[in-house]
Amino acid sequence: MSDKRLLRARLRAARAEMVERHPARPLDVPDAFILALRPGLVVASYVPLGGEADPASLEAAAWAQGCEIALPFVVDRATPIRFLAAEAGLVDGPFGLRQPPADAAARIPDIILTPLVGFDRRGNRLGQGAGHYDRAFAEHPHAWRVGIAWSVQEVPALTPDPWDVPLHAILTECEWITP
Ligand SMILES: Nc1nc2c(c(=O)[nH]1)N(C=O)[C@@H](CNc1ccc(C(=O)N[C@@H](CCC(=O)O)C(=O)O)cc1)CN2
Ligand SMILES: Nc1ncnc2c1ncn2[C@@H]1O[C@H](COP(=O)(O)OP(=O)(O)OP(=O)(O)O)[C@@H](O)[C@H]1O
Repeated sequence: MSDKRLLRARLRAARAEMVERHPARPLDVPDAFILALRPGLVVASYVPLGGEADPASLEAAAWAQGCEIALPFVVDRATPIRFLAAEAGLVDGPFGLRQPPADAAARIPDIILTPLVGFDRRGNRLGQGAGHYDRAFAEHPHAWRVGIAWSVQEVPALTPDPWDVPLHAILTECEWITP
């Protein structure tokens, strides 16, 4: 197994254990996040899977400031994700995900709340390994890239690949990290 695959397995286990010990632990919304919100901005969020940290409190703050919420629409590992308006409701998607229906309106995100498998303090990120967010970051280079994870998902240092685009900020249950 490659180093990255081993690390993903270890971090997913840490994430699952964290959630077993602290079920439904809410994330505090940092002032820096609220200050970035403007009416009409599109905030791409996600529906948490398994033990992922839940971005619901950030979504609610964005909604309260008049932002629009979008969610990733996934076809398979090979196909780039698209962000679709959340208002259309949710249907079952691949990988056990809940997502907007395929005919929901497409949106260009201003802020991308990004689920993480792992991260370091420099903003490097480890995801599911399908390149979905790598490609989304390349397609939307002006979006504000905010990673969301449990603190146990931090590692000392990840070696970025040539295609990696670093995060601007990372939110955990303990801190708001701005590399
Ligand atoms: N909640 C959530 N939504 C998301 C992602 C994510 O990581 N989390 N994505 C991030 O790119 C995209 C979906 N991409 C995915 C790509 C691969 C797998 C995957 O291989 N899942 C494994 C199980 C992983 C686990 O145990 O946690 C599988 O189904 O075998 C999942 C999602 C967009 N939406
Ligand atoms: N901009 C891009 N265009 C096309 N393919 C890309 C791009 N960026 C990354 N990829 C491909 O996607 C895969 C990403 O694998 P990697 O292990 O880096 O994923 P990751 O760090 O877990 O991130 P992600 O959350 O995006 O899956 C690689 O095979 C890479 O070649």
